[in-house]
Amino acid sequence: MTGTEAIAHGHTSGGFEKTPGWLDWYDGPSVPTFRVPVGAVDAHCHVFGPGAEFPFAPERKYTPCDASADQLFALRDRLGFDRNVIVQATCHGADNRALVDALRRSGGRARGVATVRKDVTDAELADLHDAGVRGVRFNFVKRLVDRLDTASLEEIVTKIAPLGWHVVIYFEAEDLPELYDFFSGIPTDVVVDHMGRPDVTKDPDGPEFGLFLRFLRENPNVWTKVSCPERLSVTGPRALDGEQHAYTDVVPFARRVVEEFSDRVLWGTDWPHPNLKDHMPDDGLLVDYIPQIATTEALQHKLLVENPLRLYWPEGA
Ligand SMILES: O=C(O)c1cc(C(=O)O)oc(=O)c1
Repeated sequence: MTGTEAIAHGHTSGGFEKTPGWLDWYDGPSVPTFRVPVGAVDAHCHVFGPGAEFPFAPERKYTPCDASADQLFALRDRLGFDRNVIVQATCHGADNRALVDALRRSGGRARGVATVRKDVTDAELADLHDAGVRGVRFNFVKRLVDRLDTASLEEIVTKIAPLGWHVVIYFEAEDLPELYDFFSGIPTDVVVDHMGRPDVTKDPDGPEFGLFLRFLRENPNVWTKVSCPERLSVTGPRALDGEQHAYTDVVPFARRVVEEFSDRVLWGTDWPHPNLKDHMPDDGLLVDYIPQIATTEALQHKLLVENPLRLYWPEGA
């Protein structure tokens, strides 16, 4: 079954109408050929709804298909991962109920990154912490959210820092110059989603990716996820039909980051892959992408086990 055929199955959306052209997640993932190390963490994934139980936010920019916690945990087991970091998706706005429900049902095997507003109370933050939340996400991708003013975000940082939380930032490479100083001023740990979304048609030694590398070099508190080759790739080939050398145009970018910043990199599936436009990867084959970017067992162990445990389970696994 290909990703395109999976659409015909039509995952539900809890009475909501999916965004036209929405690609559903692929429900027949292969068991990866690459065996992830014991204790591996899928450090970037989401839950959507289910919409009937946890309605999507009125201010959302897209309406996805349902992707429940149970479905996520089934994928985790099939791919050989031990734990998840579940990141609040923008389709749920600052309503973290679906995330919290998933964390509570994970039996301690998932941590979360929430979205909060500046008026969030200490009691609400304490409840999120109790559920397993360890960070907040600031999103600067214009197609996903309305722009927030940086003063509000600074207020949020002041509130979450005492909890030992970090800030996850999602932005497009072309916006880094404008946001550079704001990001550099965040005092907590910072995690950049999807390698700051480089344009992989450009040179990895060129100025655009160079600025991102400089950002990591100058700020030892900044980490990044070397995730989402399926979003960044222009040439493919896609992680479909048994392909184990997928997304070759993204490899030089991700490998560079893994090798230079081996203690500050994370990897995640990005399941259920919101807003992909032209294909839906087989998550098993996406896992087979990992050894292309982390080429030794030592690098793989840092990427998949040591680093995420240090950030999300510092008290010990
Ligand atoms: O590129 C995206 O569309 C996307 C969206 C979301 C979200 O809606 O939260 O999260 C991601 O990690 C990526």
